[in-house]
Amino acid sequence: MIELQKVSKYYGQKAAVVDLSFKIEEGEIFGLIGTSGCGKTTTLKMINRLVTPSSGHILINGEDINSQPSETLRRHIGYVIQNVGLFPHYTVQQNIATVPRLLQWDDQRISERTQQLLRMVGLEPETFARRAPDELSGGQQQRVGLARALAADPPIILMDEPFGALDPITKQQVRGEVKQLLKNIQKTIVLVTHDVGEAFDMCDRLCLLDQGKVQQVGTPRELLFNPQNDFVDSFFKSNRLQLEMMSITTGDILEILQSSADTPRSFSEGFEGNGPRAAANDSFFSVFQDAKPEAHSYVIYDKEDQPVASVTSEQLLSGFYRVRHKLKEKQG
Ligand SMILES: Nc1ncnc2c1ncn2[C@@H]1O[C@H](COP(=O)(O)OP(=O)(O)OP(=O)(O)O)[C@@H](O)[C@H]1O
Repeated sequence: MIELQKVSKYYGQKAAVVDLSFKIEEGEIFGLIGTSGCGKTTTLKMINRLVTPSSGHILINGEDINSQPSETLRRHIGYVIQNVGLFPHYTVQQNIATVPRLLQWDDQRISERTQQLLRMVGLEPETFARRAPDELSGGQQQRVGLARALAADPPIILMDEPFGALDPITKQQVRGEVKQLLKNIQKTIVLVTHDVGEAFDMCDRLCLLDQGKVQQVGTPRELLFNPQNDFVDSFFKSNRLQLEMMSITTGDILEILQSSADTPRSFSEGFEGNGPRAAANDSFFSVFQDAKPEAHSYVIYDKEDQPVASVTSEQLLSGFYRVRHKLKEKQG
């Protein structure tokens, strides 16, 4: 849906990005990651024409982004940045209504949409709609920033370090909520982050940049277990185990356990276990992180939300190591 074709950007003699080519599919969350100064923000800003490429083409749905005025383009692309960039003299409601006003929606429609969005991002309209941005906490401002980006229902949302200014606890909470929200609204999202854990948590695919050049595009798991070069491999070194836990799901673990002698007790055999629930697409990390010390077994649910098997915590842990081993062997 978004396609970059040999896009380069030079500031004077200095290259910010060189020959970028990749496609971002409709409905996916696509992360741009890399070391500081590698060109993430420049790449994002070229998509909504805040920065003009020195060469190359950017297409959205097959059409060159230069084929329409930049204002028209930007109305179809939401933009969320660190520190939000809310207009300080506008109320929360007026901030959210910025693009709908430009689109000349009537007052009734704007008011309904604003209230709907505030509820969607977890802010009660009665309490928050008339406040000024500086009467909100950082996390609340971030939610308003997201509501503003979503206001005119754009198919694409660009997010530049959207959680960067939040403390770790608020960050985790807001990120969890936003992830849930994005799952339900099916947008194409391009997310810039320097937080690799965040990228693994949120993104379907990643593009890892170094010094303005693409090093690898792929799923988090592909980058982790099938790095295309030494840079990609070393980029994940410092938190590799955590990232492996994040990219291996309980479903993967169940599959490997079922194909071994240590088969977990299956619900189809009439066994009904109890214990905390884990969805097949939950990462091992999220299950492990929330694990209660007294939980000896977990009930794994499939995609249709049916319980499939009960797995002991020992089985879960040994299954994780086996999946990891298998993925590494493939790499070798
Ligand atoms: N307006 C500008 N004028 C000159 N150089 C610029 C400009 N904007 C960016 N650059 C340079 O282009 C390169 C890429 O910058 P960019 O902001 O895209 O990197 P980034 O990966 O987003 O970095 P960070 O993670 O530190 O925010 C850097 O070397 C930066 O100094």
